[in-house]
Amino acid sequence: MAKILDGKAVAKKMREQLTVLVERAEVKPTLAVVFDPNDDGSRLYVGMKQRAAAKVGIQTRDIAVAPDATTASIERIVAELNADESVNGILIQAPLPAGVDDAAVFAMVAPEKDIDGLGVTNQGRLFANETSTYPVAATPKGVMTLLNHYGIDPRGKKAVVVGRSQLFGRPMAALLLNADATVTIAHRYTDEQTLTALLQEADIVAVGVGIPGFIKKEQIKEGAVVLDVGMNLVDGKACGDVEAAVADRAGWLTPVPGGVGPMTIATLLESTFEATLAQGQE
Ligand SMILES: Nc1nc2c(c(=O)[nH]1)N[C@@H](CN(C=O)c1ccc(C(=O)N[C@@H](CCC(=O)O)C(=O)O)cc1)CN2
Repeated sequence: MAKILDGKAVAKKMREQLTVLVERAEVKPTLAVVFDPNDDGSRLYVGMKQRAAAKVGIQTRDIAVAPDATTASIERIVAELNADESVNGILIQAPLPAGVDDAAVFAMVAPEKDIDGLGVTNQGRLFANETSTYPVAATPKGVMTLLNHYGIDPRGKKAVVVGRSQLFGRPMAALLLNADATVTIAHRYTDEQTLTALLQEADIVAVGVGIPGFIKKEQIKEGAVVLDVGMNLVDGKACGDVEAAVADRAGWLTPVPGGVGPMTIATLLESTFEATLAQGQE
């Protein structure tokens, strides 16, 4: 039976440590969150982020965009937040309303306030494996913190990342590569036979495709580390992209809920604090 990578517990520890650091800091961080209030998931996650931020002493400013918002109108909001000295971090909650180019909006965020690391400057730093501190997307960064917490070193391991989004797949692959894993990215155009062959060889599998039960037990190597980044609702219950039976074969597994999700939020808060400190040193 797989051992559990307990994101809920590790995230709690991170938030406790952060509370002490924020209390001692001269500047209290302020995080602006731009989101679509008509998206049920975004409302839920923004609320979770807001409550978690308040508990560690980070102020949030929620900016709900209009249902008829366009890429240009949201870019104007971002430009104002970039210029606002009282804002330390800007988070663009995905997805934005239909028709808006999320990537163009991510790219507008000033690199020093881009706490989700989704703009091209910070993504470029990640892919160049720059050694300085810069923000990285919260979900994959949280996954790396979790692996590190449990002493799982990706060096020399075969890793397969399933999904190639800016929020998860691309930065996850870059982080694993930077940690010396041999990384393959699979995506919607990878045929099933190829995917299965890749997964059956993988020591580490990270999946975030938004399809419940997408990864099957038969596809997983005995003892593999399985990182389930999926967040789906089935009959009102949260579940991931990995079928339950994978727990019988994997060595380590992130549960859903209680795995990667809480790490995403704790990491976002950590990145907001780090960005605030870095701004003080400019
Ligand atoms: N700009 C961003 N947009 C989005 C991100 C992101 O990291 N940055 N990620 C996702 C959603 N997300 C955060 O925004 C997120 C999803 C889920 C959780 C979480 O803690 N889930 C709980 C279960 C919740 C439930 O029971 O319904 C868990 O896994 O334990 C946190 C954050 C999309 N957009």
